[in-house]
Amino acid sequence: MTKPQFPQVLSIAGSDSGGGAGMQADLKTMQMRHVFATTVLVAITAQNARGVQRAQVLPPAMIDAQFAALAEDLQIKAVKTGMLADSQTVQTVVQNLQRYDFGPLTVDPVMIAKGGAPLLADEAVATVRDQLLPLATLITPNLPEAEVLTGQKIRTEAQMRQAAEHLQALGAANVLVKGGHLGADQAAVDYVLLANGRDFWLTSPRVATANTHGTGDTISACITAELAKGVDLATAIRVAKAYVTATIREGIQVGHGHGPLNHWAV
Ligand SMILES: Nc1ncnc2c1ncn2[C@@H]1O[C@H](COP(=O)(O)OP(=O)(O)OP(=O)(O)O)[C@@H](O)[C@H]1O
Ligand SMILES: Cc1ncc(COP(=O)(O)O)c(N)n1
Repeated sequence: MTKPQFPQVLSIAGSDSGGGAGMQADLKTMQMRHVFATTVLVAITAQNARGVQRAQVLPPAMIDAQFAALAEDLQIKAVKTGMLADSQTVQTVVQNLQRYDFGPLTVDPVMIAKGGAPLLADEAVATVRDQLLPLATLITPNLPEAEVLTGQKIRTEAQMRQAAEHLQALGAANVLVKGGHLGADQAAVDYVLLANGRDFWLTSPRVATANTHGTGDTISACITAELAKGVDLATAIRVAKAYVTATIREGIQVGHGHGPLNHWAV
């Protein structure tokens, strides 16, 4: 009897010991979306819903070895990046993404945790912008990340559109600017600009909750999972927005502070 097969996907990210964000959020999301998740771990954080206590980056040779192990045996259909820590790590990841064909690349340019801890060194911003961004099928910055990458202030929907155009000019094929950081009185509005010039807005009611740890990881992991199944990008983004909205709306209570999402939500 033939055994069931699932598309294989890859999360390149840091570990969140608290289980809410980072690689753990990616794994939970990918499992829920019925793809087979693999990982390249680049950093370890001691973290909970209250914040990040400590972080340690893995040596480049260990990162290379994880990529080589996957390339030798698996058939990765789509890949995403999350926390990349520093410039050397970004460069190591870029080299490996150029070496192996792992399918469409979603770049979540993670910079600062919800609690305020830096997850990307300042010196690495230019490396992300100049070396990683041009490889991206899709880049998914939140507003502060889009501001850092473009050098533009983003407070309005018109500025979200301008930032997306700027990110495309920097080399990202498609752009999703996430509006989770817009004011508490505003809806959760995201803007999508596709490679073919088409664009659209995704709007959902803002849920009044502190439990939004890992929303960015979850939406980008869900997009990656859908792309691995062969779903077109615009549909993958819509599906992922609906999924992340459900994980926030049907929230659970774990820990204190910025608690994690309900990845079981459908
Ligand atoms: N309170 C909320 N209610 C509903 N949707 C939200 C809320 N907060 C964020 N979102 C949505 O969640 C998704 C992630 O956006 P956000 O801007 O929070 O990303 P992020 O800051 O990268 O997330 P994180 O850093 O927590 O991983 C977007 O679709 C956004 O609109
Ligand atoms: C290892 C790791 N990766 C990513 C995030 C971003 O998630 P958030 O902004 O919700 O804290 C995080 N906190 N930790």
